[in-house]
Order: sequence, then C-alpha cells, then structure tokens
Amino acid sequence: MRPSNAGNLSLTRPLTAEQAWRVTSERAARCLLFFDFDGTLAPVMDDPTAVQPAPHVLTAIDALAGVVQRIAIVSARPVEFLREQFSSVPHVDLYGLYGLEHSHDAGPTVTEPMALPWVRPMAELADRARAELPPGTLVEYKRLSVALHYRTAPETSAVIEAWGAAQAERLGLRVQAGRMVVELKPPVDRDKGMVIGEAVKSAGCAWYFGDDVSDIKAFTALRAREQADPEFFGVCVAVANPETGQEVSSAADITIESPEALGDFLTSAVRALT
Ligand SMILES: O=P(O)(O)OC[C@H]1O[C@H](O[C@H]2O[C@H](CO)[C@@H](O)[C@H](O)[C@H]2O)[C@H](O)[C@@H](O)[C@@H]1O
Repeated sequence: MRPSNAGNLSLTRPLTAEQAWRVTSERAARCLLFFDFDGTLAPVMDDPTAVQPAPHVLTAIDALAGVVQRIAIVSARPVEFLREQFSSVPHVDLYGLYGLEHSHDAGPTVTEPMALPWVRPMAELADRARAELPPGTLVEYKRLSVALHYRTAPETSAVIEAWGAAQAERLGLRVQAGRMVVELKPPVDRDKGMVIGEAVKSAGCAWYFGDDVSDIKAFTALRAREQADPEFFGVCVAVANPETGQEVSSAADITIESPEALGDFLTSAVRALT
C-alpha cells in the first residue's frame, strides 16, 4: 500500500472516506474541491441539454464553499452552460472546455487566446457533421469543440469514430474519447490535468471527483503534486458507471456508486467538516 503523508497522521492507501475527511478538516482553509460535471455531479441522460445536478449536490456544494478554500467545476462543457447550472452557487470557479475557458466568482468568461482562431472552423465542422454523419448522431457544437454523440445509436460508433479521426487529420484537431462520444478539439495544450496542476500549486489539500477518462489526467496531477510536496494531501474520487467506470475507479482512492450517491456523500462531508 502506498504510504500517504497527511501531516500528523500516517495514512496508507486505500483510504476510507472518514479518514480522508478527517485529514481534510484539519486543513480545510487550504483545501480545494474540484468536480467534473457530467456523470459525476449530474446523472447521464440521452439528451445533453436536459441534464441537471443530482439531488442535494447544489445544497452540499453551497455549504462546502463556506468551509473549504475554493470549489471549482472542471468540465468539457462550455462555461456558459456551467454558469446556468451553478447559478445558485455563484462563488464556485468554472473551468469549461477542458480549461480553454474559465470564470471566477461569477466574473466574465475568459477564453484561452490560442483557441480563438478555431471558433469558425469548429462551426463549419459542426455543420459538416450534421450533413455527413448517420441519422441518430447527436452533434453538439460547443464554440471551440464539437462532440459527436452516439448514445442513442451505438451501432454508429465505428462510423462516427472513423469520421472524427479523418476530420482531425484534415484540420489538425485533437480527438478526445468519452462516454458514448467522440470530441474534436483545437490543437491547443489544455486539459483537466493542466488545470488542476496549476490550481493546486499553493494548496495544502485537494479532492478531485470524476467519472470519465479525461478525469484521470486530473488524478495524475494530484498525484504529482503529492509526490512533489509530502505535506500536500490529495484525494481522487471516481463515480462508477458501466462505460469508463472500471478504468477511472482503478486510478482513484475512493469510488462512489453514482451521482445521486455523490449528493449524499457530499452532504455527509458537510457534517464531517463543520
Ligand atoms: O467533462 P464533463 O463535464 O464530464 O463532460 C463530458 C461530456 O459530457 C456530456 O456528454 C456526456 O453526458 C451526456 C448527458 O448526460 C450524455 O448524453 C453523453 O453520452 C455523455 O458523453 C457533454 O454533452 C459533452 O459535451 C461532454 O464532453
């Protein structure tokens, strides 16, 4: 088991949630909580526009925001989408499109300048996808990326993946696989791991909650911070699912059954920290 330096506590992995919250409570004022959105805070649905945070999630995040140093959402969704979802908790930081956009304290959305030339090519790509991909493909245009969903037509996955790879080659884009989705992104160095690596530089503790393969980079960033500073306490939490759950869970310290169970878990955390 990997030993973990947690200040005056000597912990080994695997950690229990109780142990992890106890250590966190001792350094809450220097602790950051990061959450992925889809599949983590919000249950997965066929229609990406219909999703909402699971019960108790917003109430718990609001309460936790008063206890820890900062809370941030780190998502592949655009910041404007996240802003609507989290309008009742305006003090959370929002990182959208894998960090190509961000907003702090309900402030304006800031876009990574290197990504801006890609707005038009992405709009054209979304139009092309709608014209060329099989019926049943859901094309989600996100200003700086295009997600090609096959959740409701899984038999089209091979065609969609091949089409996405060909477009990435043609335009010099990056491909991000996800849960029943292929996403095409600009060739700009920004991912969830980079967001977390920068955000935790001066933190004493951080938790990251995620469900998808793109979240593993965030876990890796927490592990790297812990390696560099034995005083830092990092906790990686997976949210289970039948698609990427195994891979994400095997990289995590703790696995939670579902977004709904995460709502309850966070509610317990409020009690543990206050
Ligand atoms: O980084 P995230 O916040 O986890 O965003 C990842 C993708 O989430 C959304 O797609 C996923 O959720 C949809 C709604 O439940 C579901 O229909 C789809 O199958 C999932 O892949 C979002 O629509 C994508 O843009 C994000 O890349």
